[in-house]
Amino acid sequence: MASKIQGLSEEERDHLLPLLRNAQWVEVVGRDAIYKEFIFKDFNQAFGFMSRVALQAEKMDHHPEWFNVYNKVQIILSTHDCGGLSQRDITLATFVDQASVL
Ligand SMILES: C[C@H](O)[C@H](O)[C@H]1CNC2=NC(N)=NC(=O)C2=N1
Repeated sequence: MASKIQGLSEEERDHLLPLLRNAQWVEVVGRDAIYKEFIFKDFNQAFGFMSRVALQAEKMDHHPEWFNVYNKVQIILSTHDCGGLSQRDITLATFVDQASVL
């Protein structure tokens, strides 16, 4: 049994949330989670991106909530095991942003 995941502290939020906002992540209303929409040239580009994220998510054992139609991918990140944002969401968000520009 893995040890319980810690949510972000107030200090971590004060530091990290502005950085995420600068990268076009927004806070979900009514829920401790972050959201971002990605638009690609076509489905092939979108699915390539999703494949890269999927492999990383499995490695991290941390999985996005996401929705895809054609060239659009909408992603919500939150940590179910702590009921809100944790460092894992920040790490995955950073990976997702990098994977979106490959
Ligand atoms: C059992 C398994 O390790 C857990 O359920 C993992 C899987 N992926 C997960 N993904 C996300 N986003 N949050 C979690 O708390 C989480 N927990």
